[in-house]
Amino acid sequence: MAKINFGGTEENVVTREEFPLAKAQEVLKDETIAVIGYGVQGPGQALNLKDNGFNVIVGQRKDSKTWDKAVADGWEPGKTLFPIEEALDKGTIIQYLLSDAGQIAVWPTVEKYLKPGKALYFSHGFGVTYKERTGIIPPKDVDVILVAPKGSGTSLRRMFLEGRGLNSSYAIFQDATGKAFDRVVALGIGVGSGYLFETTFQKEVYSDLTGERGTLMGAIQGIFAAQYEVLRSNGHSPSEAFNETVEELTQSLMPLVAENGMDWMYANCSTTAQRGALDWWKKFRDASMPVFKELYSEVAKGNEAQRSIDANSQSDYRVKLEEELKELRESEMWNAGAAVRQLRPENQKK
Ligand SMILES: NC(=O)c1ccc[n+]([C@@H]2O[C@H](COP(=O)([O-])OP(=O)(O)OC[C@H]3O[C@@H](n4cnc5c(N)ncnc54)[C@H](O)[C@@H]3O)[C@@H](O)[C@H]2O)c1
Ligand SMILES: CC(C)(O)[C@@H](O)C(=O)O
Ligand SMILES: [Mg+2]
Ligand SMILES: [Mg+2]
Repeated sequence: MAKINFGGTEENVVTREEFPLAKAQEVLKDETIAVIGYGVQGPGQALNLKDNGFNVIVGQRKDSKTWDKAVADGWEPGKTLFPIEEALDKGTIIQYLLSDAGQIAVWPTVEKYLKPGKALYFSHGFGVTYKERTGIIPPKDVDVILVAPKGSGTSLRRMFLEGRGLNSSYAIFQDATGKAFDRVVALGIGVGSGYLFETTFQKEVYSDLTGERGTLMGAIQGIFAAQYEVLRSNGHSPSEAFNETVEELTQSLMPLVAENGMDWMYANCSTTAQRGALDWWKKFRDASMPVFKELYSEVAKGNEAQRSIDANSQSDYRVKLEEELKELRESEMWNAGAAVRQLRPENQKK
């Protein structure tokens, strides 16, 4: 295992060089990997594993849209695609990739098939960490492991097909067989991770819930909405407000940050912009700090998990979600965004 210095702190990291695909295939050669659930992570992980040469089957509710999606992706009913219980029975490694609320509902079924020596794999620390709320308490004689890709399952698959890799964290909650480390790392490499960094189930879920509510999804939309509104209320046009708030960020500046860091992006902007950004970023940090502190505390207390469980366990969850997404999509800002996207030269009809 490599020790990598991340800004002054040494951490355990597993790279593809030290744990190549051939080694992962050797570790898992006698295993049947049952991917349970075919939503967002399910397809990404299952298809990458299959293309990487592993013995993988999919378990999914029959007569559902996602069953049809699995068939369309090449999984064969009765050969590599099964109803959930059948896949649970066949799998020696159970990749539990139902939605986090779905995992609670189906847990009594999963438990029945966790024979000694099997491995139970998660891509989130949610179920195990919040066990008082989820009831997910694995038996002592199975390995309990985690590989959490740090990005959408859609990106996991796309980056794999481009020959790239999404970073994942890995954790071992329980090593019943003595093989948990090799199993978890082999699976991490198999699903297409660029490299794997070490965590725990609890650290993974606390950081993940904070990140998606914060800078990755919640906070970014909040900051976009605030700036857009201020520009619009001061007489700027929608196209100007959207370009100055979102389009320039995603198309021009963030790719520079991704390539070489924030200082390099700043260095490639005007001295006027540099002066302003260097003066203002700390004000934004200080203004948002109390919100981030509140967010982390809500996550650590389990209140955020409970809110997700309550909302996502409702039978009309998808309908309500679609209404909320529609509201966002149909807001002036994102309508302006749709027009701006269409005007990108690469999106213009030839
Ligand atoms: N979405 C992502 O890109 C992403 C990224 C990292 C980690 N994760 C984690 O991976 C896991 C899977 O997430 P996802 O977003 O792919 O899930 P999802 O919401 O897309 O749902 C996955 C599957 O669960 C099934 N399902 C839901 N409730 C069910 C029930 N009661 N009975 C039977 N099937 C049911 C759905 O049909 C679907 O096929 C979660 O633990 C999530 O936190 C997701
Ligand atoms: C893709 C994310 C936001 O990183 C993941 O954590 C999720 O829950 O979908
Ligand atoms: Mg998440
Ligand atoms: Mg995440």
